Amino acid sequence: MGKSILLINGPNLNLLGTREPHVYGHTTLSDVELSSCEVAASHGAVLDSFQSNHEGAIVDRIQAARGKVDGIIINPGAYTHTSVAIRDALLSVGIPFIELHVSNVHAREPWRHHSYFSDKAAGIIVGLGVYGYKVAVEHVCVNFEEKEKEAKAAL
Ligand SMILES: O=C1C[C@@](O)(C(=O)O)C[C@@H](O)[C@@H]1O
Repeated sequence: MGKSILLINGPNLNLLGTREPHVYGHTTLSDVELSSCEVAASHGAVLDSFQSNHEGAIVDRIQAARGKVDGIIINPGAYTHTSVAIRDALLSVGIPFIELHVSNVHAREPWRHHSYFSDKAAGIIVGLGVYGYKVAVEHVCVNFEEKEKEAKAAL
């Protein structure tokens, strides 16, 4: 059966394309979600997208993914720097996740340098612009494929 990926975008990422375009670019979130879906489909995987400006809603979506999703790609937005609740939710469901930031947070204000997610992430993508989403999906899919090959070889 095809693998399932959940793409989560946190607060203000619904404004991608119009929000501080000098920092986040001109591509909209719908375009990002569509191209992420296409990359997943090209590998036979299914990608669901979720965006919320509310911490609790993100926690609820992560909890609902338990046992149903094989990998999560999350851009927690400003919650990156504040949210123990979202970190705990990711750890509770035990689904491997990639942390993603459109901008290079390490080249910005010092308080953006700390993340509640990085030490638990399977990988981190920072500063590649919205292209980072395609990279993340491609990586997750290739990783699934490699694990499947290894499992078959071990039989
Ligand atoms: O909302 C965001 C977006 C962001 O996660 C990024 O994608 O670069 C970086 C965060 O610091 C910021 O609060």
